[in-house]
Amino acid sequence: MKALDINHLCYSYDSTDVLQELNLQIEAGEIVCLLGRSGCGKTTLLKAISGLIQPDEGYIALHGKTVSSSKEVLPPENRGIGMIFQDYALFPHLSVADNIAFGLRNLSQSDLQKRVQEMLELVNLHGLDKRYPHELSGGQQQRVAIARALANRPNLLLLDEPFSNIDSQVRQRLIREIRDILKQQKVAALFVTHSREEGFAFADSVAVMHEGKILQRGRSFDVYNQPSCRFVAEFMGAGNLLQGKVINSHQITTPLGIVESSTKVYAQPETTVELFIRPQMLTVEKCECDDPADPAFIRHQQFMGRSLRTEVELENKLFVVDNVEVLPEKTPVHIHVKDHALVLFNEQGQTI
Ligand SMILES: Nc1ncnc2c1ncn2[C@@H]1O[C@H](COP(=O)(O)OP(=O)(O)OP(=O)(O)O)[C@@H](O)[C@H]1O
Repeated sequence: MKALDINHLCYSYDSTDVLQELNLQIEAGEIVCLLGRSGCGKTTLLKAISGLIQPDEGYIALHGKTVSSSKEVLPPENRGIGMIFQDYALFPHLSVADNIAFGLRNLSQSDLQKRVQEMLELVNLHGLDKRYPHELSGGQQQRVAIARALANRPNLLLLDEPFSNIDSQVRQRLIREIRDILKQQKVAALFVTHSREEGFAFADSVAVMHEGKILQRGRSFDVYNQPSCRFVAEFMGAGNLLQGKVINSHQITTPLGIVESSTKVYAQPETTVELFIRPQMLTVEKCECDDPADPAFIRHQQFMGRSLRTEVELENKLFVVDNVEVLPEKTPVHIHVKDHALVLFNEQGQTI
């Protein structure tokens, strides 16, 4: 049974359509990351799932039970949803233990203490139960928030930018740790972030949202490498757009010469297409002589750690290439395309 099942959800603020026929499903125990530009409707979707707003059309079901539709809305407190926010939202006047115990009802005093201790162990904060939020680091405060949310054994956890306020040095470790906790507890979660890297590290799959719709949903690796359209391709990371003309089922003429695809091209010969090539799928090779027939040259290089983000100019167009060799500006180069499954768009920007 699906932990979350959203079907054809529509919601408008006054006359502005914010959620438009939105569909999203999350399996039991699955962690999904919702990625999208500012204003695409992520917060509105979280509000709809948590029961703070009522949809105009469509429905939301949690573990098979409809909780929101245009006819009914189960109150937020009866949905069994845990929420984790960017600012931790802990009660400053309550100790760590009391923060965790806050939402636990119907438990005897001894069961309550047992559950709080269990949660403290789970999030690795054993011994800090008497501290107050201001006596903890950001990462520790977020762990308390996780412990508080999980103490209620939620059906679904919603996380809204939970790592944005965490120091970047601790962030990667915390993301991994919290992911492991959710997996251990088999809790399904929907995680909202602006950071693709956080999404890749934390979630099992990503859902790319744009103008109130989910454009593509899948494993990060697949969405990154096989985007459904130009918007998703560009949103998932940098790439080069090139005009091309199909020669046959594996070859395309482009400004970089004839490019081969390792997979079949589903377009008729002579069709005009747009290619999308990631920077790491291009290489540059230094030309030993100034060859006027190959006028590509280095415009700029930026050290990124593992590689150099290199801008190469070819016939007044800039290409972005990830390479490892330091090349001075104006060095003449050849650009090569590595053998891979090419991503091609039609005139409407949809993947062919
Ligand atoms: N209470 C409101 N009344 C009217 N319009 C609203 C209201 N809340 C949000 N909106 C509009 O709805 C759209 C979606 O907003 P929402 O907050 O869901 O976006 P978001 O994807 O969460 O953005 P961000 O990433 O910046 O938080 C925006 O155009 C916003 O201006």
